[in-house]
Amino acid sequence: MTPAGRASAAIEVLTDLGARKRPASEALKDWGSAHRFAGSGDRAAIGSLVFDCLRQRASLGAAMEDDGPRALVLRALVSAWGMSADSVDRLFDGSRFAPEPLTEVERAGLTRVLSPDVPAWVRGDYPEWLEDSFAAVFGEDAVAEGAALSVRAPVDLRVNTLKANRDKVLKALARFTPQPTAYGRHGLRIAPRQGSARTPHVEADAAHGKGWSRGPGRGAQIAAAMTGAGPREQVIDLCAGAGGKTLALAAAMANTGQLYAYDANRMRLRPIFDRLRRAAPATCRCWRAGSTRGSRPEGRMDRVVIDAPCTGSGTWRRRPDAKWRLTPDMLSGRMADQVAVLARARDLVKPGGRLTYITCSVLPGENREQVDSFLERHPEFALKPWREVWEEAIEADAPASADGSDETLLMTPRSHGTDGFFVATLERQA
Ligand SMILES: C[S@@+](CC[C@H](N)C(=O)[O-])C[C@H]1O[C@@H](n2cnc3c(N)ncnc32)[C@H](O)[C@@H]1O
Repeated sequence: MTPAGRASAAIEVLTDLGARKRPASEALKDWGSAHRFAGSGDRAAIGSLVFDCLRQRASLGAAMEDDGPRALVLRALVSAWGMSADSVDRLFDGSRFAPEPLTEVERAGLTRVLSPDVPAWVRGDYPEWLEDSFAAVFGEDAVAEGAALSVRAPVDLRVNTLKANRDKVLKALARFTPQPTAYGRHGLRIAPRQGSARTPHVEADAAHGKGWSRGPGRGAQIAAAMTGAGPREQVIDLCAGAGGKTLALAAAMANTGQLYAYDANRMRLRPIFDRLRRAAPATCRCWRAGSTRGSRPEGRMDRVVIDAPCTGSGTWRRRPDAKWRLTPDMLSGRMADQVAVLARARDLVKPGGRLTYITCSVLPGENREQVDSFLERHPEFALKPWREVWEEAIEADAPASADGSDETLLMTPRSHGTDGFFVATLERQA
């Protein structure tokens, strides 16, 4: 396909998304099935353009004074892909497969500079109804934090230290120019590509899964380490899902003690059974929803980990369509789930034990406000300042929390180069 044909396709996919209100990945998949002639490079470029339009939908639309699919694609080619206004003008020439030529109004939009009077939510590309939440957490940095959540994310890899070391993997993947990550000895990062350049398909490399694998992002690794789980402990991962954090906990416990993985959703837990039995056969017990298989965990756990159900606002770089689909009702629903999980966790922690509350959200209602109301209901718990926890768990200097807090940690793409993650450590005093 020609670059102009790809632009037409992106407009088509965005039009379908607007009409049918569904995830971008589904719309792209359907487009691919209906256009079998498109090669993998075409699909990747079309997908990248659609996602770039969604990441910066508000600011692109404001610059064009039009937030329709064609206007978004036009402006994304300039603002996100770095094309000149003239080359975009030449691309849209109305020839076969190319979009119609530009109007004068569109031409003006390609070079319009956004006025500083444009509201923060538009410049920072987050939903208007979250303006107060962003201002409450980030203050004057709201626009910059929102903008950093509106660009492509890097690829994070984890070196398998049993089979390789970081230098070997750096050499093996040299063509992707990976860099060692900050805050850890076993991580590598491949910077996001720009424009139509494809995200490196690292899974296709022969050494994938042996010397290294695509890891949970750096933020998730830090959050797992900050649980402080260690050998011979009784630990429960209360929202285990497919087991991302559980595997990290099992490794930290060195196959000793007891690690329980629980999830309210039986289907989500399914992949975990085999993964954990292979990784930590002696340590791990899995509980399905509604069953604790005769164990009596109440008041016995050294560590309770809540990787809470949340809006995922910290992952908007990877799921930009989710940010515009999020509604106040969905946020309230997640917050009610969080209250329920916290209530369950409270009964499990032993006196002197620790509850780690984690979200991949930057919204205060899911983070600090949730923790504060838990502490009001349960004065037997106290917050442990996050720097103390960081220093016990992570071999790198602690960067400031993105919201300036000394008690809880908020990581963000802008402040830490991670997805958005919130970590609070609550110790049970009695
Ligand atoms: C953020 S996901 C967990 C991701 C997982 N820990 C990982 O690292 O891959 C949140 C999980 O919480 C589960 N969940 C929701 N409400 C729950 C509840 N009341 N009790 C336990 N789990 C719950 C959901 O089914 C979902 O799997």
